[in-house]
Amino acid sequence: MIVSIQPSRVAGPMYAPASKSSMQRACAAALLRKGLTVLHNPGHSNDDRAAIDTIQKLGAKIERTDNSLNIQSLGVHPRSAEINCGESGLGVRMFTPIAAMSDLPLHIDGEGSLLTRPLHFFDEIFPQLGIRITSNGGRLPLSIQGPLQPAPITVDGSLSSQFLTGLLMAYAASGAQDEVITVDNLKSKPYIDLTLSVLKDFGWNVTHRDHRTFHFGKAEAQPGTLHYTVEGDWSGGAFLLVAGAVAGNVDVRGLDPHSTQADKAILNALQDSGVNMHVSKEKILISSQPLKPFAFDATDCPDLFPPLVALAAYADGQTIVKGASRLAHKESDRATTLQQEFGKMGIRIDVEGDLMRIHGGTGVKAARVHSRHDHRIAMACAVAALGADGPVVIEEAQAVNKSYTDFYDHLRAWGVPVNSNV
Ligand SMILES: O=C(O)C1=C[C@@H](OP(=O)(O)O)[C@@H](O)[C@H](O)C1
Ligand SMILES: C=C(OP(=O)(O)O)C(=O)O
Repeated sequence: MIVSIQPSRVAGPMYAPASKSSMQRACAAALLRKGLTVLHNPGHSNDDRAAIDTIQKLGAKIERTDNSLNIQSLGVHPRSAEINCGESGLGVRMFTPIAAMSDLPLHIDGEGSLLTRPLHFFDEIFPQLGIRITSNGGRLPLSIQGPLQPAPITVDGSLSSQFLTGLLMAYAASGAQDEVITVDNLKSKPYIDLTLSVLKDFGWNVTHRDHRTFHFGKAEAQPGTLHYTVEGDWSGGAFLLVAGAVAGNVDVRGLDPHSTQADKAILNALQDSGVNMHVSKEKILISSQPLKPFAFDATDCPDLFPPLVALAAYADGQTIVKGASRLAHKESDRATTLQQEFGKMGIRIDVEGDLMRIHGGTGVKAARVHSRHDHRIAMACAVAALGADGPVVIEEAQAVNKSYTDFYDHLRAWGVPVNSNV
């Protein structure tokens, strides 16, 4: 799909979409919990759909109602030997240890960019947990056979927190009270806080010392039906907030200021850029005014790079964002794709080791850009287009479906002329 965005002001209210990080974790927890879970505000992005499909294949029964999913489960009892995680990094890294709780041989695959994302972590760790694994040189597809037997292990958390999320869930649900997971050099720490908060809401107590050692407490039985509401998405919401900062007068709703989501940190960057903003429990009011360059450390919230670059493009001077080395293995090599696609719009970006320097305030130019099949690159270009000197055309714009299916419709509802053709 090709989408053309006309420069435009944005105005009015908007609800952030459901968070795929919250939704996928809730699906996993509902599978692991024995009983009926009702998920309210479920997401419908491609990653969410892949999670729903995965838990069905691993044994959950799902019934959809208007705005909820009824998930009935007896734990992990695979109904299919083939699991497909779509393009979701979290999906494959979280559900593989969970699937390995079963003693059946399982084949795990995915699509698109997921086929090239690193999974060698499992080749190293699974043999220590009694799981047989063969992979395609540390990539998909994987063949595994459990059952996972929790044991004290030390893992490397520097590539991604997602492997640890999967292990924490599988250990907690296996009742691993005597085992400790030790993690070296953990990155994306708030994502682990989100995992622990979802586990807690489902009755599993997992504690940690400085995000270094993780301990499993006694599970609290949660009798009856458990109701769980999927959080609004700070990662997708960050694009809405930046749209307001560069071209608008908007209020964004459905984002919990007390969430543990990593990307809530967008508020700090917006504050430092000098934007007009008022944050309350109900909504975030934000309107544009001349923006200042800022310095920001995105090591633990790497998904903020694309919206931060769109924001920095409109800040008058050089903005520095730390953590660029965390971007190499996302849906695209995001430091490079941001540099190249924003370069087409006349915004210079230098990548200096772990630092990204964005030269803002030089004017965003009309251009033809490409999403590189990366949802956050498409959304960053679309938001940057709002104050450009002419239309920005985005190729492979449907990439947004990975996390934020309604993104272009939401821009249209704010008054942005968005034309699309397939
Ligand atoms: O756990 C999660 O929901 C995620 C963790 C982060 O990955 P890393 O831990 O690999 O940084 C983030 O980039 C990804 O989009 C979602
Ligand atoms: C990297 C992302 O997701 P995942 O790793 O779950 O595919 C993302 O949403 O930007």
